[in-house]
Amino acid sequence: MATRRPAVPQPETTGSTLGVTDLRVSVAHGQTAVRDVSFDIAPGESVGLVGESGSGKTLTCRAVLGLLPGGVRVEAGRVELGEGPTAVELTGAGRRTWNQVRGTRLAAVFQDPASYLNPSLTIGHQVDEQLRVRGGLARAEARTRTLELLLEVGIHDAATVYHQYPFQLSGGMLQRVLIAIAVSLNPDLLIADEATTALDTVVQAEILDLVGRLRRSHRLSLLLVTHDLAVVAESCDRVLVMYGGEIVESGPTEQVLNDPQHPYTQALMRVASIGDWSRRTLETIAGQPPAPGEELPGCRFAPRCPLAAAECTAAPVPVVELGDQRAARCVKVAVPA
Ligand SMILES: Nc1ncnc2c1ncn2[C@@H]1O[C@H](COP(=O)(O)OP(=O)(O)OP(=O)(O)O)[C@@H](O)[C@H]1O
Repeated sequence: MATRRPAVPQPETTGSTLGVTDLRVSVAHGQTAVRDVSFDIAPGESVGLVGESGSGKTLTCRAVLGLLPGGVRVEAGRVELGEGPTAVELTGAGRRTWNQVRGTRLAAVFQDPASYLNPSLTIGHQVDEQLRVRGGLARAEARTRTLELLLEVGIHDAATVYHQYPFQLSGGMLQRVLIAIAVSLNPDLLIADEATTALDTVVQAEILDLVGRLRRSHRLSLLLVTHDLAVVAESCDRVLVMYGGEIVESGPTEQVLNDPQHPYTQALMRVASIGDWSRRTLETIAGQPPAPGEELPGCRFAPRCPLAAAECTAAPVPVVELGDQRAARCVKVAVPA
């Protein structure tokens, strides 16, 4: 069983690596799938985005990365990378801007590493290529740096793996290679979208450990997307809980997990495997989430909420700021005096 560790390091408290404001994303036929999502990530901070399948986590990430599938659109909102003179507005950015920021300021790893590697090229070739084409390194320098990176991501026999093809490596090894490519140009922000979900529990813990180490050595900010609160507990300073396309609760991980304010977070906690890595088959919360585009008069969780009352469905529920960086979208939370 893996050892549990607190999320480290402590982030700087000022500055912004990523600012997302009132992001609204629509899918086919204009149905809204992500609703007015706002959050910030500070330099060096790791933020978990958690929620059930279909809650809008991946679309939020892909909107940030400019990688939305066809027919899916950002309808409103701002996505800003960095701040001050080097800030870049990403919503509506052109190809030139994306070429400047992808890999160098913003990088991502996803659930299925094999599909992001070319099966007919060696691992070394593919890491080298990123360093030569995007990083401007000469061939020999790129090779040296690739071997260093492979070692850094925990591939001990880097010289052998350099000459291997993707089909010769396990899922965990492929994810390490993808992480090496992601951090190779020292981005400010790494987005990991269910990057450990397909791996067995031991490898999952190793990869989370690796990402934590790279955060420190590369001074990375991290947006970690998962449906599993146990992963957030392990790796994140702060957590954003998503339900039905909205962020329904946010705050420092320890406080949210110890004292969840929103009934949806409370339900997620009841079915989470925190403290028990062997219990990986999650139970589910009874009922179905709203479909994209489904407009409800009030709280989107009300139809499944054991505490729902008339006031919950009377009008849209605003986010209530609770102090200490905490907020929840629930009419029943106590507003601080
Ligand atoms: N290309 C698409 N076309 C139509 N609907 C989509 C598309 N992509 C996502 N959706 C819908 O938008 C909603 C949000 O999807 P999203 O993939 O962001 O959820 P998620 O929280 O990441 O779920 P999962 O954990 O299963 O990946 C879902 O209802 C999904 O079916």
